Amino acid sequence: MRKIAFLGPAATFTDIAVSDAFPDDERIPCVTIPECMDFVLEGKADLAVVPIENALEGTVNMTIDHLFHEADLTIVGELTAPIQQHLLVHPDHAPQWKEVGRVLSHPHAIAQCHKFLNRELYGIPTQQMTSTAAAAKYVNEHPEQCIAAIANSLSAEEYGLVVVQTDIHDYHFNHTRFLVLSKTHEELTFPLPQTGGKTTIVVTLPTDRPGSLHQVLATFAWRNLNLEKIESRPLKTGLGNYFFIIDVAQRIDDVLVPGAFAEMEALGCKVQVLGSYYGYEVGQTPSKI
Ligand SMILES: O=C(O)C(=O)C[C@]1(C(=O)O)C=C[C@@H](O)C=C1
Repeated sequence: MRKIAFLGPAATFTDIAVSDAFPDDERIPCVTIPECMDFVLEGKADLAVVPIENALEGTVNMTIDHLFHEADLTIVGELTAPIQQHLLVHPDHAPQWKEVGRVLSHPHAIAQCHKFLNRELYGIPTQQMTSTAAAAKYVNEHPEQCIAAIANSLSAEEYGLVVVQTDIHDYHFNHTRFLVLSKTHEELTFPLPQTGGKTTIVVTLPTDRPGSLHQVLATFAWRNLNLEKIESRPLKTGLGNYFFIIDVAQRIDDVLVPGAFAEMEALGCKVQVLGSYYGYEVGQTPSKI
């Protein structure tokens, strides 16, 4: 049985993804995303599952930054889950949910529901919590406070709360991608619907040379290699210094992908492979309310 570190407590969206992909393994809840990765580095867990991108809110910067700057781990798989956000309150406060004094959740979940909050709970302060389930747990533990959590229906069940508004995320197509991280390069496969192969690399450009990003992109373009995502993040060495994280829409092959890497290196770029892996869909059965 493997130990899987995830952003806890029980019933986060990450927990749902982990339960689907690793039904027979031990789930180890962590308080933060960096802690999930550190657990693997320190041998307290075999794998970590961490959110990387949400369809409405974009990249989870904390994940990319910790992976690049602090945690020497390999991406061995990807899980994509549908995300349904609901408004949860303690049963004592259900009738007067419109009078809540605060709305608690993970910052990404709050951001996914801005239009709802603006429309239905205008001016009510939000409070960032370490996860959606942590918000639900807090609401459960403070029945004397008229407050609400943004979280999923499993959290409502787990923490004895009432769903007073369903599907409060601002756009219908709400999905989050999670990375499975390991200290080893073991290839992971799951009996789940597959979304395809992928290779994630980090490219650092040679200092301030005109056209270098164009040249990097050209190495993929003329080989007909499709890119799914490119994003820049600060190198944290000074203003204007960035690295690029690039998702190539296929696993490393024998010729084309290594050829693109060699060409980028010849251009003076530093190329690091974060992983070459398969993606899977999880949470396809809509959760009960
Ligand atoms: O708080 C949770 O439930 C999480 O699993 C974290 C997280 C995230 O960081 O993006 C995961 C999925 C949702 O997009 C909202 C929050």
